[in-house]
Amino acid sequence: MTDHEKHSRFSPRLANAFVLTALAIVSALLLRWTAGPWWIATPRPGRWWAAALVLMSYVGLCRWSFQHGRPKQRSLPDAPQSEASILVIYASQTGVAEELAGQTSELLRRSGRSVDVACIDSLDGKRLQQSRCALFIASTAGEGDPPDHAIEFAETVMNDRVDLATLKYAVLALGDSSYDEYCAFGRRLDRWLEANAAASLFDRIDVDDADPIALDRWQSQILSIDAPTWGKLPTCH
Ligand SMILES: Cc1cc2nc3c(=O)[nH]c(=O)nc-3n(C[C@H](O)[C@H](O)[C@H](O)COP(=O)(O)O)c2cc1C
Repeated sequence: MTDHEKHSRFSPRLANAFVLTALAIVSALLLRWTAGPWWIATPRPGRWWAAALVLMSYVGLCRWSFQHGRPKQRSLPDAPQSEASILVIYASQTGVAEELAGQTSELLRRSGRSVDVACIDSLDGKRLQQSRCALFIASTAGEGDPPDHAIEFAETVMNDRVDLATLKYAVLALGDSSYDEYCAFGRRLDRWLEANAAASLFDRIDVDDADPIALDRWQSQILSIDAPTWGKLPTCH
């Protein structure tokens, strides 16, 4: 049974049972009319009217059951995060960024902030527009490429213009300076956010091969994020 069926006053099952019962009653009544020997003849006008009445009642019942029994269109939960919560977003190839996202959210929660963690491939422009504060933790894979699960986001959302004027953000870019395209995806993400009018909370932090100094900087920066920084922004409808 779906959630809708559990909570609806008129479940489809109830409506079907009602229609079937009504049909059974009508059939029983009609059976009484054909009690004598069967004859093939044009029904008398009264029978036509009775049949029309039964048909119309059935159509009415179907309409009623369709209107009350069908699940209502449920809109997707666009912005599960509350106005004042921080959205921690990760893009990770081998798990480091994902782990850091978990640690970041834990740290923020322990300091009393409300946090949601999301994988970058679960986001779209609309969800970002509805967020007030987003922390991106993004690694670079291949030769300056996004992690595999972030490719679609990079190719669709990041190729679009999205008005992010109400979003405050920060980027932690993971990489390794031995690669030509150092922290390329995190940098590209940072440029895209800026180009779409999002306001950075602090400068992007590039992490070279899990550099602990850079990670400490990230930790102290995120702990200095103050809810009123984004709480006063206008509500997005
Ligand atoms: C196959 C491979 C390709 C990589 N390519 C790059 C790159 O082009 N630029 C870069 O800065 N770092 C690169 N890195 C380093 C990763 O970004 C870095 O190790 C990061 O911490 C991995 O985070 P993740 O586990 O969340 O993906 C590469 C690492 C691997 C294993």
